[in-house]
Amino acid sequence: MEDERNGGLFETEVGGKWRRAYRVFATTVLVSIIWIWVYRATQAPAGYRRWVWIGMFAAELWLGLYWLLTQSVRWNPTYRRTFKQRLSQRYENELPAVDIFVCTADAVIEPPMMVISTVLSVMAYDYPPEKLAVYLSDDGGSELTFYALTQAAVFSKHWLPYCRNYKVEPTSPASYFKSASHPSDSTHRQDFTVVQRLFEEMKNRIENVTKNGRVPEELRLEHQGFAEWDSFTSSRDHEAIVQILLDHNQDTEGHSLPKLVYMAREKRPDHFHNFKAGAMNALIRVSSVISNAPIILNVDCDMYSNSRDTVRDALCFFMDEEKGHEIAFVQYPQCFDNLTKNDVYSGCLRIIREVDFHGFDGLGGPLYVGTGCFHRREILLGKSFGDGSRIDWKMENNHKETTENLIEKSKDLACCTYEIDTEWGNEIGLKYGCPVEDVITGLSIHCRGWKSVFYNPKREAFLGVAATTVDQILVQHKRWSEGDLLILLSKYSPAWYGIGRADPGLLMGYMIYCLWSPSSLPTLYYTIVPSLCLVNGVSLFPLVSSVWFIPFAYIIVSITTFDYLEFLGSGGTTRGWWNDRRIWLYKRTSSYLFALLDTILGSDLSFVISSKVTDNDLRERYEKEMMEFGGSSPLSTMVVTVSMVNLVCFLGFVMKLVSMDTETLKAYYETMAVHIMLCVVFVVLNVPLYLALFVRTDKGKVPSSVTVKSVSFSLFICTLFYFM
Ligand SMILES: O=c1ccn([C@@H]2O[C@H](COP(=O)(O)OP(=O)(O)O[C@H]3O[C@H](CO)[C@@H](O)[C@H](O)[C@H]3O)[C@@H](O)[C@H]2O)c(=O)[nH]1
Ligand SMILES: [Mn+2]
Repeated sequence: MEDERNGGLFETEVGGKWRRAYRVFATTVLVSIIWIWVYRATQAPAGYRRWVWIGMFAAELWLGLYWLLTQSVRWNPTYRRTFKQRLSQRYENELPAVDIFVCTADAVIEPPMMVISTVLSVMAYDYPPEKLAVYLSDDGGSELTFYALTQAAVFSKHWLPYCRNYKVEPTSPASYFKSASHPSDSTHRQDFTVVQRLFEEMKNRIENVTKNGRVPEELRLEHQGFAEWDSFTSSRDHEAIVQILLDHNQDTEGHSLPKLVYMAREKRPDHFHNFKAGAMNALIRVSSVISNAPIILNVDCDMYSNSRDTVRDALCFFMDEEKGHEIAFVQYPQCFDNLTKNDVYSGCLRIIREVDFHGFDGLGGPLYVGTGCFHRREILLGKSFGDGSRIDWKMENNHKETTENLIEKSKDLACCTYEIDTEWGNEIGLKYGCPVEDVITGLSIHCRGWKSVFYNPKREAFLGVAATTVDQILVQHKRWSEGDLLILLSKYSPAWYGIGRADPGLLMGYMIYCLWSPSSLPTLYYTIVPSLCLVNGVSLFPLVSSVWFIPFAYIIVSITTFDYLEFLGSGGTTRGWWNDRRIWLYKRTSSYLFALLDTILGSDLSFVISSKVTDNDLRERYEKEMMEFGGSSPLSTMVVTVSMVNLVCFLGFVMKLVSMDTETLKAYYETMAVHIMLCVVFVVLNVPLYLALFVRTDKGKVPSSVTVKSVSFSLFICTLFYFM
């Protein structure tokens, strides 16, 4: 039994049952890594092989040190549990207000119907609605999205009571009606039918309008807010729009509804808008005059709420009497509702969620990763940890003004000149200048002395849309790895700025992500050079019979086994692990490499928004777990080229094999075992890609332009190396 009167609002468990055993294992791996370094340092051959050898040494040095960094998050895994009973017993009447920000930016790849389902889902939390305010920031400035939101405002009057009465989960109507079966209880069934009909009608209206691409005149008359679009030129050139759609109006049962606000900040072609960070900062300001809640939750427009308890869970951390005052933000994991069983694109981020972030939590707290994160408003505004860090939960909003005044004021706060000559984007609010505004902002908060908490409840708190093509996943990871590398080079670098300001273990953890992109080089070297050497018989590894072989064999076997077990232990499947390894390779040799090049060349900051729509044709293949290679970006060309180099080397090796007698074969194996293994593994890993290159005929196959380029590149590389 929970003792409700005593004890904290949350509990922390450090360790996990395997921690001791893991530490012993990690030590053996470290010994082997050093052993390999010694081998490289002392056994270098002469001649041109020396250079190839030095390359191997450099790669192994890097990968070994990188492995050391990854130990930080495996050292002290930490798990949290909350006591919502206690929260409500002690504080039910003093619960703080919460502002919820939903961000959208493009009505085409983020369909309005999806956006409002997310909005409705977060309106329906099990939380006093008069304390909730939901803001939709629309960087697309789309009247289609606005129209959808007006419809959602009306529908919420039915949806929220329904969710409350039947404790519905998930509270996203789109997701609920997709999977819910007709309830057996008869009143519930009646209500279900009514609400479902209202939902379908709304959906039809919205989808019709979206399909036509404009809101018809007669519908525009339904809401005076459409007048804002009269002066509208384009999504990149328009005035600030702020509309309060619900001001704690009543639902059909007379209960209050949350506030609901639409905001499209001003956009002008000659003002850089700083992507999501800019939107968040405008939201922070606009909400400060409208509701000014001390707690802020932010979600991306696809990340609907899947659990009614999330707000209360988060508050258990912030309001804990003993530790609450040190916690700046509570991050929930990013989970997805469109994953297939074996997760072909490894979109689930399984190890990040089940291993890395629990590790971070033991070191001072997880990174801020954008969506699914609760913040304390004053800390986002730049407050440092110190004496005054006990929070004033009643932080009243003293703007008792008319709605017109409020809206005028808000528009000023959302105009693009507002931030000129201010500290916004620098000392105040989310940081600018980095494609991962979230991570850099979280880091600066950690460096100001705050902690954060990772809460990973059994029932996922938020569910979003994961990538469904190779190109999408590569582009997303390019943005992430480029952003993380920029953090390393930024003012807030964990490699220098952070030292002395944050826990060294935590900084090591940050470094894992910051070094994603440079890690592409050693990985690329390892994926192609040993395979190339296989053909001309140049050995870069010790003889199978020598003692030097031991650390290589040990590392290969033990790390692979460990990786596999860790993946299964985190809830993955065997094929899921294999898919994860493939995507790992693709990200490392392509996304991360291009991120590195872009950073070195200093390309302009960009933010390619992830598409959240799939057409039926694609969805069918996705559900069959066929990889989608349809793109022709340099990113996928790179992936195909690397896989082709391995295939060509493998074929060259097979041809060589055929002409060998048993004696030569034995000697060859003795010297080339590791090369053979690496090449074979890469080839087997790439089988789905080869099928997409040479066998498949559907739209997901590799486009012929990419095939031509990649095949020629790879033949060129192999020939060049062969004659070297
Ligand atoms: O100019 C922009 C661009 C994007 N967004 C919104 O930002 C969110 C994230 O964009 P998405 O394309 O879905 O990127 P992801 O890679 O899936 O997002 C992760 O990574 C981003 C940083 O790269 C963070 O901003 C996100 O919160 C985090 O979920 C979406 O809601 C967008 O609508 C804006 O509001 N304005
Ligand atoms: Mn996203």
